Amino acid sequence: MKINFFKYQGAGNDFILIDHTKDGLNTVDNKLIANLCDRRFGIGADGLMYITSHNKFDFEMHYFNADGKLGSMCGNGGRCIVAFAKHLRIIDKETNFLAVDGPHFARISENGEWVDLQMINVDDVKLDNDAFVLNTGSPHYVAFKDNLKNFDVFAEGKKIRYNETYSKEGINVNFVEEQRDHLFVRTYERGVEDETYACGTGVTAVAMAVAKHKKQSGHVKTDIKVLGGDLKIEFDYNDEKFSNVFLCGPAKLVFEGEFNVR
Ligand SMILES: N[C@H](CCC[C@H](N)C(=O)O)C(=O)O
Repeated sequence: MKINFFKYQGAGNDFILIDHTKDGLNTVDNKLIANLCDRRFGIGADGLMYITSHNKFDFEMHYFNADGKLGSMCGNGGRCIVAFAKHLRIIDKETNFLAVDGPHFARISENGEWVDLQMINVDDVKLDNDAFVLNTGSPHYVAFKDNLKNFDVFAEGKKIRYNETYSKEGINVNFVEEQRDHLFVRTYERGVEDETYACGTGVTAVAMAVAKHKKQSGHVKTDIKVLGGDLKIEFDYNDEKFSNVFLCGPAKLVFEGEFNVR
């Protein structure tokens, strides 16, 4: 059987997308998903998503990490699936869709390549020594690091992700260095088990951790640079709660193809 797929990327966080709005999603083959995401033996991606129809929302997002397992919320994946839904003409300028962490609102640019995605409100930020730990749809650890350009994100991120506290559930590990007019962020991602070029829920968590650390409040706008490009975060913060949270950035169709399933 031939299955049609689309490859998207958002700031270098890349995904395989499959349209199940017409045939209905009934089976999930985790091994096949892992094989498709493999960069040597498959198409190659940080994750794979199914888009299905929903009777109360424009569509539903189903996100799997590159290891083939069902993931928690993926911010860049969310932005890419919105661009995909526009490409499929399911939506036009705005949408309300359902993801694993609940409903999401998003706005899409005219050319379909820039998406502002609303993320969940956050009011629980914990400390682990000097690091911040919070859930923005996925669990994140945020640590400040000087000379981040030359830091071994893979080795150090992996150590934290597999330490006694986090090994069972896993965590995404973000390192941030403050620059004059932006934050530079690098992330080790759970489920990919490697550094990725961008992590949307990760940079959202980083902007929140920095706002808390620097006691910023009111309407906070943060420019972020990651290995794969630029992202922007906006939210309202009142010292207790982050609300009206938006993750904004590019979401681009890279290519379309088909693969065989036996
Ligand atoms: N790349 C994603 C994060 C995926 C989350 C995943 N690594 C997990 O925690 O299960 C993002 O843009 O938010």
